[in-house]
Amino acid sequence: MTNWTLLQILEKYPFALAYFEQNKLDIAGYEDRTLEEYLDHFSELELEDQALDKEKILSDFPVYIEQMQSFLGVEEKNQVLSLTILAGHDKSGVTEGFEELTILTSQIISIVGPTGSGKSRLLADIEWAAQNDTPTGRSIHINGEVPDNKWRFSSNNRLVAQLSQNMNFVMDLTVQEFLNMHAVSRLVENPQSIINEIIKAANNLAGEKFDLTTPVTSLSGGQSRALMIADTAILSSSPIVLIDEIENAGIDRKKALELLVSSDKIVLMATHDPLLALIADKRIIIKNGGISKVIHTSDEEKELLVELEKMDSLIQHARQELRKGSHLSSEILA
Ligand SMILES: Nc1ncnc2c1ncn2[C@@H]1O[C@H](COP(=O)(O)OP(=O)(O)OP(=O)(O)O)[C@@H](O)[C@H]1O
Repeated sequence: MTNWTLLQILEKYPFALAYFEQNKLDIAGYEDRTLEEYLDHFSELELEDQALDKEKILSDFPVYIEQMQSFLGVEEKNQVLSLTILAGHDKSGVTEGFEELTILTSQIISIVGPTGSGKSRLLADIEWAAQNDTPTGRSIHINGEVPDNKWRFSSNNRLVAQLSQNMNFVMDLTVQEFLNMHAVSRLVENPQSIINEIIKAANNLAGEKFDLTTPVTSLSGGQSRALMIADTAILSSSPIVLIDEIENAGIDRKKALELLVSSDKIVLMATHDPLLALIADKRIIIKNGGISKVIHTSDEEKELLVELEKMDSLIQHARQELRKGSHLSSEILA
C-alpha cells in the first residue's frame, strides 16, 4: 500500500478520507502522490506548526485501515500491512538501542553488522514471530498487534518466505513441473500464465537464460536463486520476505529487490554489500546481538549509491570479460 497513490487508496478504502480529515491533512491536489510523497511536501516548519509527526502518520495509517476494515466487517483475510519489532536485549543483557521499529509493505530494510553479531538471529525472531521467547527477548507485532497464532504455528499460512544462500533442489522435476506443483497447491486460477510470468521474471534476473524444460537440478546457483525470487514475488502468499545475503549470487540484485517490493512485500535482508545496504529505506545496525541503532538512508547516501552502482557495474563488466577469456585494458574505465 505504501506505493499506492492517494487516489488508489481512496478507491479501495473510501473510509481513509475520514483519517485524512481527522488529522487535518488536506490532500486535494495530491491525489496522484503516495502518502509519503504527500507528507514530504510539508516543510519542517509546517510540520511543526500543525503538530504533524510524519513517521507516526505513516506507521499509524495502515493500522487504521486494518482496524476500520475489521470494524466494517470487510477484513481481507491475512492481510499484513505492517511489521513491528519491539526491543529486547543484546548478548550481554543490555537493552537494545531502539524502542520499536515499524516496517510497512513495499519497504526494504537492510541489516548490517559484523560476522556473528546476530543478523541471522534477528531474521529468525521475525520468522517465528518471537514473543519474548527467544534468546534476544524481542517481540514481533503484525498490524500493530500480537500476531495470531495461525502465523506462528500453521504450516500453510506462512508469514515469512525465507530466501537463503543455498537453493539445492533434490527433486527430479523440470522448471515447468516445479512451478506447476506450486501453482496448483496455491489454487491459482490460470497456472500457465502465472508460470510464464515467473519464468520471464526469473530470466530477467539471471545472467544465463533458462526455460521451462530445464530440470531444476541442473540450474546454476544464480538461476535457481532467480527462480526462487520470482516464485516468491509472484506466487508466494507470504507477505514478509527475509533474505540472508544475496551477494555473489549471480543475479541482478537490484532488480530482484524491485520485483519483491513491487509485489507489496516487506523485505528484510542481512547484507555486507554497501549497494544493497543503501538501496534499503532504513538499515538496522547490529552489535553484540542487539540492534544498536536504526539509520534512515540519507539523501547523500542515495546520491552516493548512484556512484557506487557505476563502480559495481564496472567490476561486473570486468568479471564478465575475464570469464570470456578477454584481456582487460584501461579502456574499460572510459
Ligand atoms: N541478543 C542475543 N542474545 C543471546 N544470543 C544471541 C543474541 N543475538 C544473537 N545471538 C546468538 O549469537 C550467535 C551468532 O548470531 P548470528 O548467527 O545471528 O550472527 P550473524 O550476524 O548472522 O553472523 P554471520 O554474519 O556470520 O552470518 C547465534 O548463536 C545467535 O543465536
